[in-house]
Amino acid sequence: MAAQTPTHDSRDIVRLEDARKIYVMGAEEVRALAGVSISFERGSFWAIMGPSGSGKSTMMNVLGCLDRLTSGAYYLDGKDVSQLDDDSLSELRLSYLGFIFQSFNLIPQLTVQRNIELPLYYLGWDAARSAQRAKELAEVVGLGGRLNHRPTELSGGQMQRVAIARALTNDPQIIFADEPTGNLDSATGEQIMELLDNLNGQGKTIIMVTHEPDIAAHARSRLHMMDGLIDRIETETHETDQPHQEYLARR
Ligand SMILES: Nc1ncnc2c1ncn2[C@@H]1O[C@H](COP(=O)(O)OP(=O)(O)OP(=O)(O)O)[C@@H](O)[C@H]1O
Repeated sequence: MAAQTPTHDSRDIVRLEDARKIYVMGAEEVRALAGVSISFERGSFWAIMGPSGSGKSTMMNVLGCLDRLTSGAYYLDGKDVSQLDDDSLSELRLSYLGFIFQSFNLIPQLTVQRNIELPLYYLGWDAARSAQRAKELAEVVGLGGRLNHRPTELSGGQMQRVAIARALTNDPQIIFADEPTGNLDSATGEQIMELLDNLNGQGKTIIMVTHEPDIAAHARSRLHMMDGLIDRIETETHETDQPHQEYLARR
């Protein structure tokens, strides 16, 4: 990775500077991100909100190292990752980031245990150690008794718990959650959010895209997007929110 920037605030785990993502569609340019500058503090919990087409997924994909900016800079834990190639980005995702999706993205042919273990296989862990880790994480998400089940034998909430366990295998610094309760009824969704609340309480940074105000209320900060820009930010007052307040003051 590139050298650390001199202006980096070590509390920031994520920082975008004039981030732009432009899609060229024939003669037309779509500015999915139109110049976004923002920092997220380590251990924070953010909800990214906004109408359809406002740039939420684009923002999430860039922050999750699934896509690259057209211009601007992205500092992940102080290191500029905006120019990294595909292999380096995938290595970063595997070792540093966790992902939870609306559709769970489990492999139907694999048991709960094998689904949870999958990232560890790519990280080169041996079978015994991976199995142990998968068992521990299944316990953490309340699925210790379901290790040999397949996804089709689970409820939606249980499938999302498996996906959360899988996202935790590499002990990620940041968990990205894309509409994590979108396919769940509200009671089950609340249970999943409690799990995310607990993980945030243990120090994990969580960045979540959601349309639902009740779900967004679990986050300590809410970023509203509009036309590829930050429309407004709501943040709960807390002494560690200083950088966000400073950001607001600078706008
Ligand atoms: N691969 C792509 N090629 C061209 N345009 C794209 C591409 N991906 C996104 N866009 C455009 O960029 C803009 C932002 O899209 P994005 O998916 O980030 O919005 P969103 O806020 O996540 O929307 P939704 O809530 O509907 O998922 C939209 O105008 C979209 O049409």
